[in-house]
Amino acid sequence: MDLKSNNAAPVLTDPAAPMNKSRLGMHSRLLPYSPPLTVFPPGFLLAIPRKKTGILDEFRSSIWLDAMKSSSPPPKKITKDVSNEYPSTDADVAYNAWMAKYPSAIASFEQIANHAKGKRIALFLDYDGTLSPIVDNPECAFMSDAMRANVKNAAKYFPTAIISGRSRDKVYEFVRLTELYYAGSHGMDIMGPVREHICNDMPNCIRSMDEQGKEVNLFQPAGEFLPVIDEVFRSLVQCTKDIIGAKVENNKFCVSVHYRNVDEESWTIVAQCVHDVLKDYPHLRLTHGRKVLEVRPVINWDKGKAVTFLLESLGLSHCDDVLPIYVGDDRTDEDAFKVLREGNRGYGILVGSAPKESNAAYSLRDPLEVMEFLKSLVTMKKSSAL
Ligand SMILES: O=P(O)(O)OC[C@H]1O[C@H](O[C@H]2O[C@H](CO)[C@@H](O)[C@H](O)[C@H]2O)[C@H](O)[C@@H](O)[C@@H]1O
Repeated sequence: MDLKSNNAAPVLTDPAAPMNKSRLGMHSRLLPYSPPLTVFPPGFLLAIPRKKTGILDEFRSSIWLDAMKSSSPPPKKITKDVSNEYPSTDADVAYNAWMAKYPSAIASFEQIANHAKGKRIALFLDYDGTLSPIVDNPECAFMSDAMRANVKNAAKYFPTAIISGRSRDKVYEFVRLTELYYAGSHGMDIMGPVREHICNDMPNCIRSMDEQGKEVNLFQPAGEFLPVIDEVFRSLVQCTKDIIGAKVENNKFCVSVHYRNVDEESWTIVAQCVHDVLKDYPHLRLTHGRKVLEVRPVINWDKGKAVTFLLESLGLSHCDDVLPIYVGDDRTDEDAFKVLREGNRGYGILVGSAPKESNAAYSLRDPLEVMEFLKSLVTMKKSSAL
């Protein structure tokens, strides 16, 4: 498959972007793996309408800018106790209405615990903004020792996986817990437990070994894109080098272009750069994260599919006694929330305090509350075992 073509049309917008205002972790030395030339099954490559022009036109540019601006709203500033009967501002009224729709997973813990009775919980955790607070420098998004201890403890009781937009190696370096499963690059790089039929049925799934010498299944559905992603990463570094504050991060099967530290007046320049580079790559698309433009292959794979894949790998699919819980803060986590909501399979929990529409069932304000929630799950499990 020709992954680069001059017949290509320009960059695609994230369908989720607003259209108007309105385990086994391996360390960085991943075993060498050259993916076979894949014949993707029908429907695996997403068909996305394109527009051929080298210039980010005004209309598209405003869509991009709206999406860029709304991508990471500041946390809600509480004017007073908004659970109070008499909220003081319109924002508080809106916040209360939002909280009624996405109640706190801590305040509603009894409800969650009732639903979990007799069920096996499987935990899926996003990293940035969920286990670690959002910080200006992506290289410094460390999780606290307390959070690490709580995640470690939770993994003693529930199968636990991290599903991140970062490269799998990078997120493992931050988390450093060998008892978890890891999916990097928005689920496009999964190291999971060995299950015979899984690798037989899926192209780009191979048997491999983790750093501890344990056999694992390594699933990299976008394996063929590796050279293209490298090339695009280098071009993006080159074209953004003069934009103060811009940072390009290679996440193996996707690339992040950060604009958190770029002056807002220069955001269009960042958008134009990304657009200019991507116009020659019809098999790459763009999605929006928190003050980050994410470039990724157009394959039909996302965090939701990664959850389904991991549940299958863990032998927890199609079981009535399994309750998957996914905790995440970002737009890309919505795919996982949706998968759990759709079959009434489990719960998505959105981390954040800025009201936004979501497929999640509950909410948590910030990583500190995520930690509290993990503690409560463990306490519940321990008491039910007594
Ligand atoms: O799926 P995730 O684990 O949430 O990863 C999504 C992106 O997270 C990181 O960027 C975000 O967090 C940074 C550190 O707090 C912050 O500086 C940046 O503005 C956020 O967008 C990571 O750097 C990206 O590569 C991930 O795709």
